[in-house]
Amino acid sequence: MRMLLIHSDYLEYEVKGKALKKPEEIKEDQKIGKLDEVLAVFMSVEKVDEQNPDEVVDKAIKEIEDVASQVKTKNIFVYPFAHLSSELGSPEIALKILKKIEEKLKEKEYNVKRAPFGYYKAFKLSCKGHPLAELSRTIVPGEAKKE
Ligand SMILES: NCC(=O)N[C@H]1[C@@H](O)[C@H](n2cnc3c(N)ncnc32)O[C@@H]1CO
Repeated sequence: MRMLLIHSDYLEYEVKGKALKKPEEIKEDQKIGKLDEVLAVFMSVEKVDEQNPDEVVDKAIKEIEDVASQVKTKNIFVYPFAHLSSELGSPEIALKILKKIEEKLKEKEYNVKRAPFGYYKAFKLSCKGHPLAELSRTIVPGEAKKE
């Protein structure tokens, strides 16, 4: 999994259209979303993650918690973003992984929003520009077999 983490004054999105034949089903009120004072986490789930999705979820949570505590925010935006890797995992598994990340962060008392999966979305972001405001992380399952 590839993650781009941006500490931002806000992130707002608006769904513009379907990017998959069968995108995630969403309610009307999910077509736009916004969080202020947020750690936006753009995530590309990769093929290698399919070897151990649960481990990837746990590793991603650890990285997100680490950065969130350093930038002192409890607001997290989980954002599916298929542009950080040329080895994308299947949409089915990617959605499962992102939903699990959202669920586990909520269990840990974070204020979490997840942008809809499988759509083209307009978004606005206001990066804070401090030294930890732009970070990237790469996560692979421990026993990832080298192809
Ligand atoms: N910017 C708009 C967009 O990226 N849209 C993407 C994601 O929402 C989602 N998606 C599909 N596969 C993946 C994956 N492996 N990891 C993350 N998201 C995925 O499906 C859309 C088309 O690829």
